[in-house]
Amino acid sequence: MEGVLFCWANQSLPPVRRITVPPGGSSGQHRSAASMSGAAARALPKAVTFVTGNAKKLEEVRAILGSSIPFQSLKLDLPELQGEPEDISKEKARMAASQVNGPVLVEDTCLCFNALKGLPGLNNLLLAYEDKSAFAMCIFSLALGPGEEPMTFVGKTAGKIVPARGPADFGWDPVFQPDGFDQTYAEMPKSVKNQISHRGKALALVKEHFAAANYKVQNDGSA
Ligand SMILES: O=c1[nH]c(=O)c2ncn([C@@H]3O[C@H](COP(=O)(O)OP(=O)(O)OP(=O)(O)O)[C@@H](O)[C@H]3O)c2[nH]1
Ligand SMILES: [Mg+2]
Repeated sequence: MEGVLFCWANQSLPPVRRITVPPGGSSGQHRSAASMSGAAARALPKAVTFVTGNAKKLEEVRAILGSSIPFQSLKLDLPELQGEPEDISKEKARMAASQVNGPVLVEDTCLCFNALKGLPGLNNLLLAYEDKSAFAMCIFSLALGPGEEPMTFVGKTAGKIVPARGPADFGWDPVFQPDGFDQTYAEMPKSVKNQISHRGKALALVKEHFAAANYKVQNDGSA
């Protein structure tokens, strides 16, 4: 069974993005075959660049990764693509790797909810449908350089859409209440969100990958 979903993917565009996901796509987390294949240790010409135009994402990624993965950040306005979330994320990584000319990490995030028809805005959806279940999904893609096939790392957190509560400084955080909590993402302390969030789960897989791959960064002539 293939689910038809509507995703609130970017506020500067119409608020929903129609995607399809494979069976079982609305729960848990997985990583792609590429990331599970166990990369051999290899040298990277420079530290990974996390490419995003979103300061709030960067703040969370910094807090979650701490010093576990050395990275630099770069604000690039990459085109907003349409299609399957994993394909969007990979394509972002390909574009970023060729612009940076080195290893990059990017992410694509969406808030996804089942819908019956049309392309309703979120408020209309809240009023019109009984089923307010949703999931937040984050897909990180790591490309080790230009022309390299990106690896993907997926984190999902299930919850429901609720009337907005909490600070409104990050996208849809005020309207997403994760299952098992009585606070929205916006209301909960950042440390709690980062532990249970779509982004936190995806980055746990990224960390695992880096620990296993043992990349050697060769910058500034050291090493
Ligand atoms: O409430 C939120 N909690 C989150 O945890 C979260 N993560 C992303 N977003 C929003 O969802 C859209 C994704 O679009 P997106 O993945 O293309 O990101 P972006 O275009 O802002 O940055 P980037 O593509 O340069 O990295 C953008 O409107 C982001 O603000 C979030 N909203
Ligand atoms: Mg974007």
